[in-house]
Amino acid sequence: MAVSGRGQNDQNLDGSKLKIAIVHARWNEEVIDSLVIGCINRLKELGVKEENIIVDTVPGSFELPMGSAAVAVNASIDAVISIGVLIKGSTMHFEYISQSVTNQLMDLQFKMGKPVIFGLLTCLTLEQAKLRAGMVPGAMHNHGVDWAECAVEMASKYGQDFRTATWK
Ligand SMILES: Nc1c(NC[C@H](O)[C@H](O)[C@H](O)CO)[nH]c(=O)[nH]c1=O
Ligand SMILES: CC(=O)[C@@H](O)COP(=O)(O)O
Repeated sequence: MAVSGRGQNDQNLDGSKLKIAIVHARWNEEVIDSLVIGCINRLKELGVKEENIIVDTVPGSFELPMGSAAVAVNASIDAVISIGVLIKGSTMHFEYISQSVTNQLMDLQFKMGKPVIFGLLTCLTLEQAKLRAGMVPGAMHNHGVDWAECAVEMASKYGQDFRTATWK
């Protein structure tokens, strides 16, 4: 049960000037809700104003790239956090969605020139998902918190000025 985390932040995370979008799937909503609440609460702790946290939903994780792209085109959005929970069933459906969504979300940030945070849990069991969503007291933590910190760091470091300067 390894959660090494991304280590210490290398700068003060200040979200006070940022506008962050969360696009989340609705499948496995109990886990999704815990991840999204953890993410929103951490964004607020980092200074992101409530009115600058935009939340949108899509049916399932397969729709995350489309939903995230539709939000990312808005120039005022500094970063998109895409959240989904895939739980392995008895067919290869899980594998095909996991890989395709991962690839598309990675590509999206370069197409849009802004951070798209990978908030897709690809779990073999519901228990694995709950552990990573902070739903088991005293065990592991809520990855939604990590994704909020990642969004603020990346948007702060690679914000509009960086994009304007280097993505011509
Ligand atoms: N099984 C899970 C799904 N499946 C639904 C797909 O994501 C998609 O919405 C459908 O195939 C229509 O295009 N989605 C999840 O987010 N999590 C799952 O465990
Ligand atoms: C991730 C999925 O799509 C999966 O939960 C669907 O279950 P199954 O593979 O049994 O159809």
